[in-house]
Amino acid sequence: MPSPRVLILRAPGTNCDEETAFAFEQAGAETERVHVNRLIENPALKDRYQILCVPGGFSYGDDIAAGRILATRLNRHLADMVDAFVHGNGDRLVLGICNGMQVLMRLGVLTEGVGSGETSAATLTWNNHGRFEDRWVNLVVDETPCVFLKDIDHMYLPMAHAEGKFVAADDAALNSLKDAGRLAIRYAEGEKGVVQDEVLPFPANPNGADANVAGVCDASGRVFGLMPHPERHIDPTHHPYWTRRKEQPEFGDGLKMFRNAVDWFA
Ligand SMILES: NC(=O)CC[C@H](N)C(=O)O
Repeated sequence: MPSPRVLILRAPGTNCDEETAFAFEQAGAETERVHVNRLIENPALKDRYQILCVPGGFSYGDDIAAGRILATRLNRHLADMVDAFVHGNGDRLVLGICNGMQVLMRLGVLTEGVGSGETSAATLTWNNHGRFEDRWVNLVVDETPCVFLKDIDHMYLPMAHAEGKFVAADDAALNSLKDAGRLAIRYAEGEKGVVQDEVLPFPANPNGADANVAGVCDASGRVFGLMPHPERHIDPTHHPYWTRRKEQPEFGDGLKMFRNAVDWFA
């Protein structure tokens, strides 16, 4: 089976594209970093790729709201491309990391099928304390169809965002996402934390997210967005305490996510 090709989408202000490409390459994929303007000029480029990844950063300076302008450009000019990756024949994957998750949330693809359709089932808004927060967090994976999280229980990853608080429109929307395993990854207390619906206090839950949600997937599990950065923990030496550990694991926690994506095509 040839390696899947990943389209790493760039826009003005994207700043995690190289690290994300590197992580996918470590996992065995081929990657190309493509500016959104190149795709608008030539939408047929999309046919070269099996995975669409929207990486982290500050696209269009987070103006209006983080991810809003890039999502609007995709909606306005590249709706067919988004549809081909999200729906199509169901044979492609989509990953949004941090600013990428913000874009996917604004596009509505992560909460699709939930709620009335008139208003979004959920959104991402400012962290409770109103600041940018940049540090490591403990995460726990719920029972989920998410392709990227297969066989992962826990991860320790950096987070770095200002507008990462997940808020559901109402309890019905939250429960409907939860029951389908779509609240795929949650902030947790400690290394072996468990899934908890009750909002954990800061700092375990860094932004006050409903049900401690850190990432959401679509109903199929092929489309996934998360606020923490798996591409920043693919090597054991990325871990902040790596020099104090007696034994090193073979890989950093985040690498498995990229491997799961590549293996899905095998
Ligand atoms: N690391 C990122 O992708 C940052 C996301 C976004 N710019 C925010 O601050 O919320």
